[in-house]
Amino acid sequence: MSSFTNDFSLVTKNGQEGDFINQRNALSTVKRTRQCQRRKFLHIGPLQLDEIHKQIEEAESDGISESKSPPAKPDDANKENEVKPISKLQDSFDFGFMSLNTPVKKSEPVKNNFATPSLNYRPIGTSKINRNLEFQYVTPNTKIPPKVQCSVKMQPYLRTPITKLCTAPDQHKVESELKPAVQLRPSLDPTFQRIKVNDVEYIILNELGKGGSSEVFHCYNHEMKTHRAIKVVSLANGASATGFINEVKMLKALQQCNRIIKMFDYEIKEEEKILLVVLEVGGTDLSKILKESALNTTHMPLYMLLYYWMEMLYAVKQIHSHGIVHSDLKPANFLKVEGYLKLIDFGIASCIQSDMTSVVKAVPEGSFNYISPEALSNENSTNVNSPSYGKPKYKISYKSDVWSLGCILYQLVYRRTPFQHISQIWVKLSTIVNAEHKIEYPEAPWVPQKIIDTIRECLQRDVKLRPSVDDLILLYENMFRTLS
Ligand SMILES: Nc1ncnc2c1ncn2[C@@H]1O[C@H](COP(=O)(O)OP(=O)(O)OP(=O)(O)O)[C@@H](O)[C@H]1O
Repeated sequence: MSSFTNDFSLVTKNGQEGDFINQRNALSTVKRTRQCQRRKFLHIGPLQLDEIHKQIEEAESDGISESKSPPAKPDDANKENEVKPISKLQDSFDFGFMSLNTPVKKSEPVKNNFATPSLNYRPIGTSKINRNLEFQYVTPNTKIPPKVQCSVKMQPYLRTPITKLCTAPDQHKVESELKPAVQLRPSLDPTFQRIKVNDVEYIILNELGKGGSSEVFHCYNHEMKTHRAIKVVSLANGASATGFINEVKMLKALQQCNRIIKMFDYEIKEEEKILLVVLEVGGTDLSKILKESALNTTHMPLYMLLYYWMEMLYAVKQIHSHGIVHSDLKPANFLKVEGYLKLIDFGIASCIQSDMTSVVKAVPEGSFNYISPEALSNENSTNVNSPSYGKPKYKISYKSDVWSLGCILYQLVYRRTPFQHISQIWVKLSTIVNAEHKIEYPEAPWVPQKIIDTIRECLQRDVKLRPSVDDLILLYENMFRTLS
């Protein structure tokens, strides 16, 4: 079954990520660059260029192409063909809007001015871009006969053929429904990428983020009129596949918690080796907030610091009270959703049974800047019958999450994590476990001493000495109340 379908058409181009082509001039661009097309465009699908040119000429001779537009001045023409950047969407989510920089020239009718954002797909889970797989879609001029369509190269995990699905009347409907929430560019016949989860179809609006082996898209279902985030996870790598399936199980178990991202649906597509998870849409994650705040000349205001701290504590309390240790807490795993911080990633979380205080797990995948010392104290499995015999193991408990929270609080105050300045990974890891090593606490007059004391308590290498999340909530609720 096809999970992604598409009816983008006309030309493909080796473009830069985040660029798009002014659609209004797609026809004229093709015409002008006819001489160099074979060199410039990477791939044209089953319909040959000659056939496309024939169709374009037919459209032009009908008097419905760009020949009706007033002749453009040479400068204007260059400007119009300029590749322009798409605005960063991340910022706009805080306001619930998606701003799209549609280049609209005032003197011309809006109906011909639209461009589809470039979707530079590449195999997920790989950091290197394979240039041959990049392509850029240009939505066709509405007047081009519909048979001028061509297929495009597909990302390896999208194995099913691209087919035409969206019709112009459909599109009008979708657009009018989306307008209040999302400003789509005005268009008569834009075309969308679609994704299906358990036979429910969603239009992909844009990419929200990327993980180690996943991509998250902002999607819209126009029958239910709902916005969703769909996480597309590659299950090609056996080890991480287990982690993601574990994550879905955890999310399912935590659906009653208001500080955990809501999951609406999921589907494992075995043939395509992908997992699709339908989630509520969030805004910015805490790592992006921290990066932006690090650019400011002033420190994060105290009320904001306390707000993020309390939000993290509430979220972690919810998982701990369900017997779950996250074990990979880091700012990127906290997402801002309607004013709350919610936990989004449970890839390596573990359940602790009520009669146990810790669990032993395989080597961590989480970020080393937030990892607790006990998580790095290897204990090789000695059980010869165990499949993990001989492999390094580590012991985690609820207090491992407290250490990670301490690292995040440290970062909220000092704009870096306690071990971030150590660049060599093995030096960093041995410093984290080294009881002799004293963590630096530079003077921080912009926060109360209590906050620095809290960090010190959380970052104690002796697990038993660290406070629990409940202790921390008690300590801070009062301080937060007096400020708000
Ligand atoms: N529901 C959502 N709404 C909005 N953005 C999201 C949502 N889920 C994830 N994101 C964005 O996508 C990014 C990657 O998502 P996520 O952390 O779930 O992927 P991952 O593959 O599990 O990551 P990692 O490799 O760090 O474990 C997040 O940091 C966040 O910015």
